Amino acid sequence: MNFKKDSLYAHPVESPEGFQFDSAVTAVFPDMIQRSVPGYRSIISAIGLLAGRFAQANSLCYDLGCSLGAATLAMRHQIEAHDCRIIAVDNSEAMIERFKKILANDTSPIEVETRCEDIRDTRLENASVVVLNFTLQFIPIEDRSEFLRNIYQALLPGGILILSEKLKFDDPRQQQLQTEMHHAFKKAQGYSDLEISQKRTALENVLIPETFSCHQQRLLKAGFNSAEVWFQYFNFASIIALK
Ligand SMILES: C[S@@+](CC[C@H](N)C(=O)[O-])C[C@H]1O[C@@H](n2cnc3c(N)ncnc32)[C@H](O)[C@@H]1O
Ligand SMILES: O=C(O)C(=O)C[C@]1(C(=O)O)C=C[C@@H](O)C=C1
Repeated sequence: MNFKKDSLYAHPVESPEGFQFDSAVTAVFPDMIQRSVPGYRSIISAIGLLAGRFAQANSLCYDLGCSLGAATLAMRHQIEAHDCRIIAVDNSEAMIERFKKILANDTSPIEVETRCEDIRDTRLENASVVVLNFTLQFIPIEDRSEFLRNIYQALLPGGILILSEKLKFDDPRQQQLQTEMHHAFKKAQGYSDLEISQKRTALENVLIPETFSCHQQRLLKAGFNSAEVWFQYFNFASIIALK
């Protein structure tokens, strides 16, 4: 599949619009996310490994906010449980259409169903693995608790939720340092100061990060037995929540 290098914010824009997962972002997405999220590739590989361990026979695995299905493909190649299906959901038509083409070139006995819909409306059931890889941060804060309660209810005993998010920090020095180090990471990946600052503006009020303790408390309140960070690289972390 042909993907372009991300240069969406390389030229000055007068008033950058709010960030959207439209066709322009879709066309550069693999490059964009890899150069923007420290540790992205490691997280994707580990999601595959975790699915290999947690996927149960005759159950469903959900990839919610799947974009181009990187987590789905990683899971698909690690799951050995019988009669396990993956349901991959995204409300960006551009992402889902592109993902369908990627899927057509990927062979595996594990069936994948793609759905273009809002993940808050997705009927969740009989789940052994649920993945929210950098997706919850785009859901309005007031909807997050109910959404996570629904995920918890849909999970089978022994089920897992893998929740990856950009984090915020209560301590202002940590907040500043981690933000600056994330920007240093982006610069090391070839983004210019202009690209970094224009994307930052575009993401304001669109990507809403919270602290780890806020995520942990919400997960425990939703019913999960435990919720811990298994990976963190600057202000990007991935959490395992167990039922
Ligand atoms: C950062 S991307 C996720 C990356 C992807 N999970 C991966 O591992 O490559 C966030 C995705 O969530 C989707 N999204 C955001 N809000 C959504 C919603 N309410 N319903 C469905 N998808 C949503 C966006 O369209 C976008 O594709
Ligand atoms: O916070 C940033 O600067 C980002 O670019 C992060 C982020 C994300 O976490 O989803 C935002 C949008 C793109 O999907 C890729 C990465």
